Amino acid sequence: MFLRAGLAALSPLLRSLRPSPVAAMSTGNFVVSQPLNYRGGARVEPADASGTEKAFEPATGRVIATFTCSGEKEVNLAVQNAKAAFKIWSQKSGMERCRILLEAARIIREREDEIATMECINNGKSIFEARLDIDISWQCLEYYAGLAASMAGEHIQLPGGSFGYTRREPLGVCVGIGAWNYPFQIASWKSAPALACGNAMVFKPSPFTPVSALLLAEIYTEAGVPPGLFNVVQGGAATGQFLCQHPDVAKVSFTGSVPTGMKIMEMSAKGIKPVTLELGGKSPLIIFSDCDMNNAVKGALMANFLTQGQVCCNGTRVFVQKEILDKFTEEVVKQTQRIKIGDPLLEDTRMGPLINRPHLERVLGFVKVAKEQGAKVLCGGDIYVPEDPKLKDGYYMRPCVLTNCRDDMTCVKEEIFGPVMSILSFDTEAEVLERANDTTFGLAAGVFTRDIQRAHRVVAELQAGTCFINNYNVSPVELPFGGYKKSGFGRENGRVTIEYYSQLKTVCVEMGDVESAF
Ligand SMILES: NC(=O)c1ccc[n+]([C@@H]2O[C@H](COP(=O)([O-])OP(=O)(O)OC[C@H]3O[C@@H](n4cnc5c(N)ncnc54)[C@H](O)[C@@H]3O)[C@@H](O)[C@H]2O)c1
Ligand SMILES: O=CCc1c[nH]cn1
Repeated sequence: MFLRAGLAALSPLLRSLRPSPVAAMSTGNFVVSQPLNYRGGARVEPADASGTEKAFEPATGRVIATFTCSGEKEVNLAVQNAKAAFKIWSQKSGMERCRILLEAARIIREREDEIATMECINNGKSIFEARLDIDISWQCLEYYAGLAASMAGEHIQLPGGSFGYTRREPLGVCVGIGAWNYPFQIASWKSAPALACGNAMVFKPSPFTPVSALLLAEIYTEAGVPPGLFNVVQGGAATGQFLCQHPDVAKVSFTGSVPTGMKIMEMSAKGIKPVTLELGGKSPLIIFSDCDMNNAVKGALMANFLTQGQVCCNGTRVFVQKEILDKFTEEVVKQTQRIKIGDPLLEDTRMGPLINRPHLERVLGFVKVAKEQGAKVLCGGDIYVPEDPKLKDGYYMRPCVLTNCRDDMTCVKEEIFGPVMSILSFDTEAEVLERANDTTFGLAAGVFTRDIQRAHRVVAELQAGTCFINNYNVSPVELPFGGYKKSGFGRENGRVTIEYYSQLKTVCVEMGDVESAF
């Protein structure tokens, strides 16, 4: 204990003597040279394979890693390592877990630039946004570190001096399966509450973004978790299935699309495993004519264009009250056209490339269909080629604003997952509520109005798990996040997530004699 504290105190000095990893990383020159699986507290090559994958740098279209997808044997090894670490970790007190998670949060904070740079290179989001993602990640670890120490059961008095009590116990080995849009943050949102509750985790990132989860794994080890507590296996659907079907896995927490979520739920049902499903959305943003126009316009951009529009909770159906439709639309278009697109590692870039070529083509396809169905493109919706020659093979498009939209159009009904905002007009509160709720999704919703009664009345009627009043897409870790309807169930962040990573044991204590029926 003393030795660890001593080394921790020295570590800023030791780190300052290492060459800065960030200085060496820039767009067009990063390649992954180390193994991308993490097991037993170290990077390892997988013991077997279920195919190979390539990871790209979206800014340039370059391959940055070719890696082996883990087969059944490797998945089993990761789960067995997690089981062994669980035995040690689950015996620690909440305060002991708290200290280690706080140390991990501190290291993330200290290495923020390096992690954000890596995220930016592998995902394509701007460095400005990537830093915010990493901020939210260490805050998440701090938050659950704080809760670790205060997790407790209840004491219940029973007749005759007898009593009962409850114990909040961990589940065991939890699996996390992530999407590609927030790689480091998703790994943090899943692992922080899982570890705080005393569980171990095997995490599988999206094969498009395999890189940054390894940094989290190394940081947990450096902070002092037992080897094997947080493991990373790489791969796609096959690897994910081995994880979900593994008999020693106690819980699956999934972030991704609705179709994959359905498969995860089916597999988990066979093993009676609890699941958390964070799925897609097609969220409404309602702008009333009495709004603060400046804020509403900023809110609409926040609701549509972060991470190149590849955000699950985006408010892509923007309902604007008729009286302000023209003024609002004009201002939104003006500000959308000002968004600086380009090299995501440049400080002033606010929109980088989309995740890959097929996804870019899919998003452009949605714009094409929207036009065919009668929507009008007010700006963007086409490929963007940056001037810098090294970016010419990147996956850039200009952010798009559509008007003349109707509720039955494909662009209004389906999740596009790209920088495409559909503007719709409405007359009355009752009408817009009915239209806003007319979707099978229910992840998020937003309302802009100065009328405080209307704001609360409207959010009470919206069928969505996360609602914003006079802002959009802010995600403080203290607040639970998750969906209604086909957008999933269970929650991430907030106190309630403890319930999704723990189970309650009831202990009944007799203080008298047994009153037997026999
Ligand atoms: N609600 C949220 O918090 C949230 C956050 C981010 C993204 N998303 C959603 O994620 C989607 C985009 O992400 P995506 O394209 O990576 O989703 P996806 O469903 O294609 O993949 C998600 C993950 O599931 C894995 N996977 C795929 N098939 C599997 C199978 N049969 N068994 C087990 N694992 C399998 C993938 O390899 C990946 O790691 C969008 O719909 C978006 O809205 C939701
Ligand atoms: O993409 C959806 C929201 C989110 C951000 N981090 C994890 N989920």
